[in-house]
Amino acid sequence: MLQVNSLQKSYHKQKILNDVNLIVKPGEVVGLVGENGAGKSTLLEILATVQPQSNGSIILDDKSYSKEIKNIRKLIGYVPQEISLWEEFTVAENFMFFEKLSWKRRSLEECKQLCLDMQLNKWDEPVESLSGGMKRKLNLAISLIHDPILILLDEPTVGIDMKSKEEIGNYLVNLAKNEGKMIIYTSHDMSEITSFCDRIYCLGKDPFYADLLKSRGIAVEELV
Ligand SMILES: Nc1ncnc2c1ncn2[C@@H]1O[C@H](COP(=O)(O)OP(=O)(O)OP(=O)(O)O)[C@@H](O)[C@H]1O
Repeated sequence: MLQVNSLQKSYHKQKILNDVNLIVKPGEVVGLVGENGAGKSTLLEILATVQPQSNGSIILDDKSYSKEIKNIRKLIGYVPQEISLWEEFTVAENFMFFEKLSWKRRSLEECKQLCLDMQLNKWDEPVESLSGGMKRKLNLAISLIHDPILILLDEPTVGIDMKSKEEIGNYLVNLAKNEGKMIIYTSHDMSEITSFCDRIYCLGKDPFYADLLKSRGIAVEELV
């Protein structure tokens, strides 16, 4: 389980996250929505240990972020908004590189299967020849090499066509339901968020997203 208690984050004197309380249980897919600048990426970066919170506590699988950061990192798969791949190398070479950095050993066959699970059949193609959507799928597949229990995805489906969005959404739901993964992802696509997420959290001061979801009869929890 992931437990976020009274989390605060300020950049210089600007308060971005005020008092965030969040619980995610194994098997849950949780959506994070909110206006541009609401703090969605900041929250994911803190959960991914890329940057520290200003205040508050985070506990993952009974381990405290403040005490066991090395062990915590082994449990997290994080895909930031920016695609980070070796463009001039093939999909296979990218997997070989990232597998070497991974906490867990995976055979090439297993890596290839991760790609196929994502409907990405470009094993021997250079990454620079892939479309933007295919690169996003590859980034996501690479983040799963070490079999994380918490998967954090920052707008993973931007630029992805509708069919691929559906495939990725179903894949994530299956990962959560069949393997007990906890998944948190941000998106500005309301139909995607409402179809794939068990729960939706709304960040930021602008009530637009929360009101929109409530007007469609969708339960939403507000974070500040
Ligand atoms: N390193 C930083 N230093 C100072 N301010 C920052 C930094 N990173 C983000 N911010 C500010 O924090 C606020 C939240 O940014 P963040 O990227 O978390 O929002 P977001 O909800 O993910 O937005 P978007 O939907 O546009 O991706 C913004 O006002 C942003 O300018």
